[in-house]
Amino acid sequence: MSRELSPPDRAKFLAARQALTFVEDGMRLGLGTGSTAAWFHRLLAERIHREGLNVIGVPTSSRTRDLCNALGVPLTTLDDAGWLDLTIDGADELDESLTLIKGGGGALLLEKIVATASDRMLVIADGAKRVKTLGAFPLPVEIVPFGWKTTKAIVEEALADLDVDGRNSTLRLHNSEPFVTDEGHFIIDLHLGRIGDATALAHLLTDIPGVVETGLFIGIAQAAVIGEPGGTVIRMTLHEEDRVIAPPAPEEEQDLIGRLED
Ligand SMILES: O=C[C@H](O)[C@H](O)[C@H](O)COP(=O)(O)O
Repeated sequence: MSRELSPPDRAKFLAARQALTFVEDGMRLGLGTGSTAAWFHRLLAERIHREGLNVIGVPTSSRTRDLCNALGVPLTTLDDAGWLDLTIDGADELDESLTLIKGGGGALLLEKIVATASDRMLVIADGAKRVKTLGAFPLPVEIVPFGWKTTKAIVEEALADLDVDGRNSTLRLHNSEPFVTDEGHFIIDLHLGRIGDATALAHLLTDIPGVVETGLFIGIAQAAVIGEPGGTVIRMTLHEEDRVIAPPAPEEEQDLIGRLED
């Protein structure tokens, strides 16, 4: 059974589909987290089962692990894999230099460890995520639960010295309780509005005791595949021009979506 995807969903699907062309037989893959990454996992599973593609993946969250187990994507741990060929993951925002904000789904810590342990990181996103200046999306910062109120206050205080528009932060909640990450930490979301200097911000934050990691990915991603609702997919590589790739033919697209839903 095939169906029409909503424009944002179709953009994510197209980006994930194009990302699959970067995957080669025998690769060890970092498997990202989120709705765009989930499209990639479903497409990857389809190629594994249909074409016998031989890959192994390291999931970046318990959610991704559960989904990939259900889809039959072979998994391993980062310790067993040692090093990865390629990580494919979504983003909440990306700028033209491929600095990212990640962590909207709370998986930033494992995502950053996995992406850093990879030869290449490829970002997949819908066009709405692409921005000139980062910061409209609240920056997730993972902190230890012990003394979290104090850590949050110190973070807000430290932001006074930086080129940002806002300094408020909120503790992320889930069912009215603090959201707890896979590694047992909390997340505070920083409402910065605009990030003038991402590197200075990242250093400042990670120097604060109690801060585990930030959702700023700087110099980690090498390429991005951006799905546009109009149907084109743009591949953007650092220091290169955008490349526009034609979408699949409508029948081919419907056929593939249908197979994923079977
Ligand atoms: O923690 C979650 C991840 O960083 C996601 O990659 C990010 O939030 C983007 O998710 P989505 O593809 O659902 O927009």
